[in-house]
Amino acid sequence: MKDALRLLRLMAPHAGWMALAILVSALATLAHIALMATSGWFIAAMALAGATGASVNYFTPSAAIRAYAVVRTVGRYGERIVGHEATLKFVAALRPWFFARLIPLAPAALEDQRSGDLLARLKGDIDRLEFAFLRILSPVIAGVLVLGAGLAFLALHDAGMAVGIGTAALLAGLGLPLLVHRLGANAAREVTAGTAQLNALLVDHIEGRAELSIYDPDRRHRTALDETSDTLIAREHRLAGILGFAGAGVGLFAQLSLVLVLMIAAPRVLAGTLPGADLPMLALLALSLFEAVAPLPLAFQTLPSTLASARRIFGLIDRPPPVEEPATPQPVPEAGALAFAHAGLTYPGATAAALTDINLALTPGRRIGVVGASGSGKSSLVALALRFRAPGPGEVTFAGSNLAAFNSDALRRRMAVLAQHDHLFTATIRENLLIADPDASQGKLEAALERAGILAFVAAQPEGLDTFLGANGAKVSGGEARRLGLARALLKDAPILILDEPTEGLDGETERRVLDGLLGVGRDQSLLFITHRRAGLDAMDEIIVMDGGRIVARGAPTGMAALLGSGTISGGIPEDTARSAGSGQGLEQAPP
Ligand SMILES: Nc1ncnc2c1ncn2[C@@H]1O[C@H](COP(=O)(O)OP(=O)(O)OP(=O)(O)O)[C@@H](O)[C@H]1O
Repeated sequence: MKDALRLLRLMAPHAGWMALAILVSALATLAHIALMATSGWFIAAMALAGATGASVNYFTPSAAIRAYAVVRTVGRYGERIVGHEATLKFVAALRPWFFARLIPLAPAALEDQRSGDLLARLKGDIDRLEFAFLRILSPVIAGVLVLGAGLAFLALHDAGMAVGIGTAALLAGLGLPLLVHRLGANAAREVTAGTAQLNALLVDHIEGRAELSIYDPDRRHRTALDETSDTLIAREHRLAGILGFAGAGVGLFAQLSLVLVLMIAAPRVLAGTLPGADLPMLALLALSLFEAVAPLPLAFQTLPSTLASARRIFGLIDRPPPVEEPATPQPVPEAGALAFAHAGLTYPGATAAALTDINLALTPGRRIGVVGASGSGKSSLVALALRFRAPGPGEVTFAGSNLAAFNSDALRRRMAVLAQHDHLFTATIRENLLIADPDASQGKLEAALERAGILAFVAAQPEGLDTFLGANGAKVSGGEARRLGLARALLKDAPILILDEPTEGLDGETERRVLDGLLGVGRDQSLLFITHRRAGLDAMDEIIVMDGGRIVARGAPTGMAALLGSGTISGGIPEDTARSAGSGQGLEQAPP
């Protein structure tokens, strides 16, 4: 009920169009009923007049029949035009509404969402909400209006007949739909959930096709996919069966109403209390009244799946945002120090802290290298710096102000980042780069590619910068993708540059070239350089060693040589080594 009311509130801005669509729909159905009833009366009246030789005015009824036919045709057309206009306006507003609420949740609050499921919510669930008006609200309200008018007309002729037909209409329009709802509610909800699950499995299946072909020769994943699909088809089959049964039920009640009219009206005609021509009029009126009842079983069948979709959408956007945006954000200074003061971080649901008591200051122009074992918290530092997560306890500041005082998007304008899992878009190299700087000239693009050590590769491609990268960069190697991501980060004019393992996947020689291009230039940016490797650390002003979410050692590169050795720092720094090396040249052991 809460979801239904919320859905109605979302429709409220389009109430004008919706009301018009319902009125036009009711008018078209009333015109149809009037056409049937008048035609029945007219044919019978003419026949009776012919048989008895009585004169009859046929101009008025034949003009009325023409008018009803025109209103019905135009009404049906208008019903679709206005109905779809109302629905499209609703859905067109719904998508940006949903998106605007989804974006602040990304990426942190959406980590547990499978991409296929997210896609299902974005597309299938939103699409299903359009049924809320077209299949549910509009036919129900129009049906009530038409039945009200039709029964009132019948009551003028015969109150008992109106009560009998009203009862039949109630059973067909409410009893049957409730039965349909009862029989099909579970199946309808399962169709909504099953569609999302099938989407998720399909996306997984396509994205993981290489892994599946290696690890799943027995096609277990494919079997699960087929089973989900079969279950979905079975549920839809059941729903179609229930709907067919309901459709037949409405037809049965319509025919019973016809019999009822004959049973009540025929004796009255014989008794002379009802004109003979009124009998077919009332019979056809009663029959066509069920036109307004026919869409109701579908409306009730659609209701649970529409509400399930609404619930899935509301459930997603009602998640608490990972960080609160300030009501009146402070302007973000052009430059300044990015500082962590006693900052900690515990991920929701985690038993242990990912970061504890982090203190560091990335002042303008300063370069800080961060090393540590896998899982020691390096990328979590980036999440705090970018305000994808909020620290707790402690604080992170930029130019002396807590990051919480800034609008997150405005803050991120001051940072260029190569993330650990940097995403290449399914687009050309140029389009991927221009995301960082839409106005970048050819020269600027090439300079960034050169600094990232990938210009020669791009230049060697037949289409150069306009080379298409394939799905998520599938057409380039891991090392090439990394350097393209690095070029994109370098393209952005931001005072802070954060690189999370920029040379991952590169051979020693390429790594050296990339680091020369990266670090061999002036210090117009401060740099947070996260790495597993020794290379590049000599150019840092300070090296921080992390272990278990804490800074266990820190110092100038001279002091790190003994500690880090050379080559890859694969396993991180064992704590006792860090402590014993703490007295080395320039290296201080961090406070526990
Ligand atoms: N979104 C998350 N939810 C819960 N726990 C997380 C999340 N991200 C990271 N962690 C956990 O936090 C800890 C630190 O992870 P983090 O990614 O910061 O390590 P890292 O040093 O960057 O590792 P690597 O070198 O392997 O990239 C790990 O124990 C990890 O499992």
